[in-house]
Amino acid sequence: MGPPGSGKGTVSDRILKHFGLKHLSSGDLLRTNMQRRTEFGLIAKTFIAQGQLVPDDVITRLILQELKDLDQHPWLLDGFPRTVPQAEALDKAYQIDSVIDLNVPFDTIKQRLTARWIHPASGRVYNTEFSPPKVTGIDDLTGEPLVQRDDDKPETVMKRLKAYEVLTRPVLNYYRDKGVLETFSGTETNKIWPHVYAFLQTKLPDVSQKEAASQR
Ligand SMILES: Nc1nc2c(ncn2[C@@H]2O[C@H](COP(=O)(O)OP(=O)(O)O)[C@@H](O)[C@H]2O)c(=O)[nH]1
Ligand SMILES: Nc1ncnc2c1ncn2[C@@H]1O[C@H](COP(=O)(O)OP(=O)(O)O)[C@@H](O)[C@H]1O
Repeated sequence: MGPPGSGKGTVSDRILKHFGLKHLSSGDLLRTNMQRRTEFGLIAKTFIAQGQLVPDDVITRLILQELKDLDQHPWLLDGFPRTVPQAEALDKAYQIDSVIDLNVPFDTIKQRLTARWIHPASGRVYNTEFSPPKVTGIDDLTGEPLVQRDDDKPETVMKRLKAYEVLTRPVLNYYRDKGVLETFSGTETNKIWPHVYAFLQTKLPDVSQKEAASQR
């Protein structure tokens, strides 16, 4: 969990690399559905463009449907749940072991999101300052063009941060009360990551070949 732009996708990538979990990102899933113009995608589009959350029943159905396929593997959810009703629906279906909360100040986030570029087909994320592609505007692996997300416009970012305050912050209390919330605060992913890594090492074996936990 964490506000938009707090580094959920970036930290998720590192977690996958080290701990071999299956990853499900609600944002990536919604963007794939929008590109394919599925029923879910068409509903989601108007909400996302306005910086609003997609209705609980829509996103919950989508996520639970996907999780069925991952049933046999340990998984990492990124961007879901974002409201208390979503958290309650998830609890009915699965037991959540740990919730990682990235607590990054809003001022830091606003700067980051104007510099975010993505490769839509894979969900790969770049940042012109923090993690630039090898060639400006081009995905490292496919050579395809990068795009900026429509909802990363400054006015839409403000709406998303507001939605986070109102609807998502209560989810932190929900998990704190259950005793599974771990909060990591800071302004730089590279400083937050070693703490997340150390925490997860107490729960899961590191299956990566690499020794340096600080490397991407
Ligand atoms: N400047 C800076 N950018 C970062 C840092 N960590 C992540 N980013 C970038 O900030 C943007 C948001 O990160 P992302 O992982 O997509 O956040 P999410 O929206 O929570 O999934 C992306 O462009 C990242 O590359 C950091 O420590 N410093
Ligand atoms: N769990 C969710 N509930 C409702 N809407 C969601 C959820 N996850 C993603 N969305 C929608 O997709 C948009 C993009 O989500 P995401 O890619 O996770 O971006 P970010 O973390 O940068 O806000 C959100 O602004 C919201 O409209």
